[in-house]
Amino acid sequence: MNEPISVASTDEDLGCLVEGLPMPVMVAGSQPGWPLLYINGEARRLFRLAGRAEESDLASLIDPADVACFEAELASLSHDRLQVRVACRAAQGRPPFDAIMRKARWQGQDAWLLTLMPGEQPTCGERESFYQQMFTTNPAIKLLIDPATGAIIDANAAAEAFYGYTLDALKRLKITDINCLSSQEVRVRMAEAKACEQLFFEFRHRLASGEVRDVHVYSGPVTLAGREYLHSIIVDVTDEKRYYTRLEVYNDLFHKLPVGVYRNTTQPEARFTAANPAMLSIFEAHSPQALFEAKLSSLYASAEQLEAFLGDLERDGAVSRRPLQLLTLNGRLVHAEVTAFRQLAEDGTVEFSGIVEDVTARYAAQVNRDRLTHLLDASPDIVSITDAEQRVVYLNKAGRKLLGELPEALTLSLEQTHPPWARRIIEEQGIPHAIEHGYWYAETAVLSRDGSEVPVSQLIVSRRTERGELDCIATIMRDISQAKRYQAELEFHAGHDPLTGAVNRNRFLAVLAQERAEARRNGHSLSLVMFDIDRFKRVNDTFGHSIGDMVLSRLVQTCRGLLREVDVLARWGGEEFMLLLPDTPLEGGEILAEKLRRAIEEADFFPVPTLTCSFGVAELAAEESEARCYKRLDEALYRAKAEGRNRVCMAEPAGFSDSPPGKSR
Ligand SMILES: Nc1nc2c(ncn2[C@@H]2O[C@H](COP(=O)(O)OP(=O)(O)OP(=O)(O)O)[C@@H](O)[C@H]2O)c(=O)[nH]1
Repeated sequence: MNEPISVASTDEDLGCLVEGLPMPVMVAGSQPGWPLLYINGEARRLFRLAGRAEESDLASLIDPADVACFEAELASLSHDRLQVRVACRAAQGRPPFDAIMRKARWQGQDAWLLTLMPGEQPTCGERESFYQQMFTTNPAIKLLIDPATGAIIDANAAAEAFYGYTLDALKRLKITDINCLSSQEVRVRMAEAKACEQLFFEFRHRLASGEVRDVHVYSGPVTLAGREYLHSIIVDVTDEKRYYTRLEVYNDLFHKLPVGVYRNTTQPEARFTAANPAMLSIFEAHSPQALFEAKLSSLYASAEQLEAFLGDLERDGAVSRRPLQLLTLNGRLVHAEVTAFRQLAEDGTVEFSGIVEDVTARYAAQVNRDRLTHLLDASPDIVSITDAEQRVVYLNKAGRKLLGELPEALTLSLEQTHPPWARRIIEEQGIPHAIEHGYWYAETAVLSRDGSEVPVSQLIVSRRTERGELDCIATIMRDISQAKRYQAELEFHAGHDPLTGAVNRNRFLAVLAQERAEARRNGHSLSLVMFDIDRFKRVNDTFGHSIGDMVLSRLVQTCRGLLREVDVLARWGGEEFMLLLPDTPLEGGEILAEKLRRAIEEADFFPVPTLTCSFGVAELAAEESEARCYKRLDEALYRAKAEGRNRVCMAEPAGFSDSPPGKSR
């Protein structure tokens, strides 16, 4: 028998060496229970012991099943070295250790020096059949895998049911056929499991049906019939994972929802018991606690609203989007829409859950919109707003008055509102121009309810969103029928003689210039007739000036009845008139002048008994100046007067007279 070895507790270097050894080393006293005198770092880690050895003894660390055997071995010890196999209580699931025990001296007393080595895997038939029994009868899903090839060696009934393969089919598969990871990755995991580096894995396994399930796999090495396999327990966690994923989503939602979500109790008094961050923000609470401490009744701005709200909630059990005015913890007014419903808490008390939407900004916008609508409705202009799809979404009061109510479908189209010509301009020019340049202005027309056209000045303005997309097109239309009437009157007065309604000299000259150009282009002839009332001074002198005026006016009416639409009758001055006859040669002018002369002579100018006129007729030559033609006319008229009045005289042909224009009568 060898002498007991002496552990040099005083030798610091040696102490450090033992302390840091990568195998568990312990010194136990020889008295019953074997109190521990020293344990190194690895042993402390393995047995999960705190630093001080004195607090434990060896017996408490050994599996109770092994203690009796251990005691017997020690009692019958006839030499100083003993090797026993012990299962470590604290390291459950690990294979048993071989404890090599040697007698030793520790600080003057007899002791055992223990070094623990990982034991060999059980190979005895008894344990194997026990394992086999566990494997087949256990309701957990189990696979036995060859770590070298990944081949499925065996599977239990639960595995067959789970994967949807028969046992034979499973045995023809490799684990890489089932695992969604690449074969390479699966091999790495198998190596880790085999080396006990990692025993727990999260995988995705594909079933025979093609469905992929989330699984937790507990895999570790086992030795069966002398060969090492991986024994894997598979737990289907798909539903659990989905549940937790959903839970996470709900939790995330709760925290991130832009509306306040709450729960409140009513006992002993109404207070919030849960609130998300949006709730805290609405009520300006710096912490959930601050909000939970507030009495709910103090958060309502109006006692009547609170009473009505609680009454409805009591009666119906739920209230949906009720507009309420609330107060923040700082007393600020919040316009909110509150949804609440009643629930029974686990302890039987009544609880309420719900949502608070802060609509203060929307409320302010609504107030602004109402003000704007009020203003627009007060405007005499027609204001309409059309969305990007060109549906009319707003029509002010003036518009509704003129065009009728906006149809429910909001599809009041241009076809209904504008006459075809205006619609064409708006569609082809107005809208494209407004969309491109921001606005378009023109005079168009709308159809009134009775179908008549109402002239309008139309401004089309387009608005774009921040992203540059077309948002809407607004149209402002002003009824300009009155202005149009004034304008037409002004234009008439600017070009007509107010007494007789005949055009004035200015307008006559403008029309003459146009007609001459037209005649030149087409090679048509154009004649002028100048005529003058005979002895009109006598009319005035005899019957008075107003009868003279009446005669002038009736004379024009008499002439008009004999003229074509294109002929232009002008009051040249005083009692002198000029007629423009487009597309008329000299002979035609003479015939018309004679017709007029006779008609005037025969017309009734009561109280003036008879009225006659003298006429001069000329054809305006293509290159002749107008002044020269007037002179020829003037001369012809002079001759008519000179020859006794009430007659038609033809002007000398153009080119005969070269003298400048002037009154020759
Ligand atoms: N009532 C009235 N008289 C006018 C108007 N314009 C011109 N007269 C008158 O017309 C008359 C023209 O007279 P005269 O130029 O002498 O010619 P006449 O009396 O018609 O004689 P003859 O032309 O030679 O036949 C004048 O008395 C003018 O005052 C008008 O707007 N109203």
